[in-house]
Amino acid sequence: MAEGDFHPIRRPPAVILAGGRSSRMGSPKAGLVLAGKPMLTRVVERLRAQVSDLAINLNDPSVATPSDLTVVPDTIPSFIGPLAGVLAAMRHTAKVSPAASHVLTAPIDTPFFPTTLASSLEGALTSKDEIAVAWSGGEMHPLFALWPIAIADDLDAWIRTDSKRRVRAFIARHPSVAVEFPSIPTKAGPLDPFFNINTPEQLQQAEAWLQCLEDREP
Ligand SMILES: Nc1nc2c(ncn2[C@@H]2O[C@H](COP(=O)(O)OP(=O)(O)OP(=O)(O)O)[C@@H](O)[C@H]2O)c(=O)[nH]1
Repeated sequence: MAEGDFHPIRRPPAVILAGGRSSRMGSPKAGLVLAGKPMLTRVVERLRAQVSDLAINLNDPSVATPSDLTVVPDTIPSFIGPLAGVLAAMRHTAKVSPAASHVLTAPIDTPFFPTTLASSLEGALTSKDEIAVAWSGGEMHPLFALWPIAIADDLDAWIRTDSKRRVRAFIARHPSVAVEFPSIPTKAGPLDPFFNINTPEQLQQAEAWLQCLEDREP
């Protein structure tokens, strides 16, 4: 296929990344409740309308998940970092959506990510080999990305040989395109749509941001 002929499918399959230890939070992030509503519900609701298929990468069987959400554990020994979740997402997608060129990933700990995430990332792709990665405020958010399924074997081999397993270093091995997302205006100032929650204090900050967002509704 010539580069100019590449037309990604409009709604990609997606996998929520929740396979980490949540050590700073002290409890699984997928089980957190933000302002009375489970984080998992918030992320699922935000993603569902954007994607063709949705699963969750999770290694903790004690976390409750909706019955219609497929749980995908890591395919390599657990807790080697987020790229294990990306690999599990690629392997799962190759099975359930064999026609898809890419899989979208979004981490569980980021409740305000853009509702145009999938379409904006897809719109930026110019080839089936590219990774499309979200940015905001000049900062890369490498786990909000569309990953070509075809690089799964390269990722698998790279994870097993590169001791640092940095997401940015893996992205640098492949062609990629950056997609900048604007901040969200609120009364309290601009909110980074990729504000993420790693600690109990950040969970409280997220509640405050949520209040600011609700205050701006007409
Ligand atoms: N599958 C998988 N996902 C991971 C792993 N480590 C982190 N992640 C995921 O990567 C994203 C960013 O995770 P971090 O904040 O770095 O790690 P965390 O486990 O959530 O939290 P900390 O233990 O406090 O660092 C989250 O979506 C995690 O679920 C891992 O070893 N395996």
